[in-house]
Formats: sequence, C-alpha cells, structure tokens
Amino acid sequence: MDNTRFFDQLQQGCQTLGVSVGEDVPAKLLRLMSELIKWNAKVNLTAITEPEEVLEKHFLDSLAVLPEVEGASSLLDLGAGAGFPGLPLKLARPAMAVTLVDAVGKKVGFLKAAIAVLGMKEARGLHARAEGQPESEGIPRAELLIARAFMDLPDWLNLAPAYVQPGGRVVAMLGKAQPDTELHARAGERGLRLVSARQYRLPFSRAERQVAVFSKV
Ligand SMILES: C[S@@+](CC[C@H](N)C(=O)[O-])C[C@H]1O[C@@H](n2cnc3c(N)ncnc32)[C@H](O)[C@@H]1O
Repeated sequence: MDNTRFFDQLQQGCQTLGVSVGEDVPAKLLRLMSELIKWNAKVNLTAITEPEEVLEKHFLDSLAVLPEVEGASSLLDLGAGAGFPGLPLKLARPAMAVTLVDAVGKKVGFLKAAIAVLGMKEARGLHARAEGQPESEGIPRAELLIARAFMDLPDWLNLAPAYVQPGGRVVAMLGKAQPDTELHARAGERGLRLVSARQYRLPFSRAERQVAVFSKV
C-alpha cells in the first residue's frame, strides 16, 4: 500500500464512519503503522500486519469510537496490546491524557517506543496486570475506561468500575452485538447504567461492531 492510497483510504474510512481527525493525524498514523510492522517482525504484538488490515481493523476501528470518547479528559485503555484503541484515539484527540496498560512487558515496550517516536505528551505505557485493585497495581483511575478484545462483557463489567473516577464512564467495544435488553440487564446486575449502545460497520469489510457506554449509578 503506497502512502497516497493509505491517506485516501483513511479519509474515506473516516468519512464513512462519520468521524474527523486533525490534518496532522494521517501522517502520524502512517508512522505508527511502520513502527508496528517493524516491531512485529521481532515481537509478537498483533496477528494483523497487512497494511490494509492494520488501517481498517486497528486504526479505523479505534477511531470509530471517537463519538463515545469525545470530551473526556483522561482515558485508560486496559489490555491495550499493540495500542488499540488507545493510540489512535490519543493521536486524534491529543489533549486527552491516555494510559495504556498491558500485562505483557514486550507489548508495553512497543507502546513506550511508539509514544516516544510520535512525540505524544500525557501518554503512558504501563506494564501491569489489571485484576480489580488499581491502587496496588499502580494503575490510575480515569474519567473514561475503554478496552477492546480484552474480556467478555460480563467479566469486563465486573472488573471495570474499580478503574473509573467518580462520575466516569466505561466503554465496551464488542465484536458481537448484544441486544439492549441484555446490556441493560448486565449493567443493572453490577450497579451500572447503560448510557448508550451503537452498532457500526467497518468501512471496507463491512464487519459489524458495537460500542456500549456505561456509567456508575
Ligand atoms: C486480544 S489482546 C487485545 C489487544 C488490543 N486491545 C486490541 O484490541 O488489539 C488482549 C490484551 O490484553 C492483555 N491482557 C490480558 N489480561 C490482562 C490483564 N489482566 N491486565 C492487563 N492486560 C491484560 C494481553 O497481554 C493482550 O495484549
């Protein structure tokens, strides 16, 4: 994929998703992709390595949840892996402080290198295992907590509230859409409230996704 095609596809994908990013963001995402592919040759960060797939399944899927993230001053991405969704969200909304946590040291090594290469301010890669005790784990609470492909929804909703500041929200990125009744029930069982649930499709493969937002009651 040449650079022009990358920029065209990114612009088209953002348009289809109804999200917008700053003028400097496409070049930064291109740089992130080249770091990711370089590191992935040495360290197993992600199974998604083809540029077209990185663009759609990692970058555009991360940017797709910008409407749910808008306005947050701090974001915590648990089980961030190679940095998704946290790194593209931080590039798109640089004023938001972002902490990316993963239990695997080599992945956190990549996160720290990517943050440095891209010159991100108020972004941090943190090597820690999230098990529901943020203080002892050294994981800061955030206004907005997010994860993708980290845990199934019931386990995520059990773990998540401990990492959210008072008045904050929990965002769940779901591969498989769940009916609103199910989301309401799962939230209610844990003292959470379903704020919104939205289905979307990735722009090129048309794969279905869902994003749900919960608040502490
Ligand atoms: C399937 S990957 C998803 C990575 C990324 N969120 C994405 O969507 O591409 C799950 C990640 O969670 C990390 N992980 C699993 N359990 C964890 C825990 N208890 N605390 C922190 N990270 C964990 C793994 O090391 C892995 O990188």
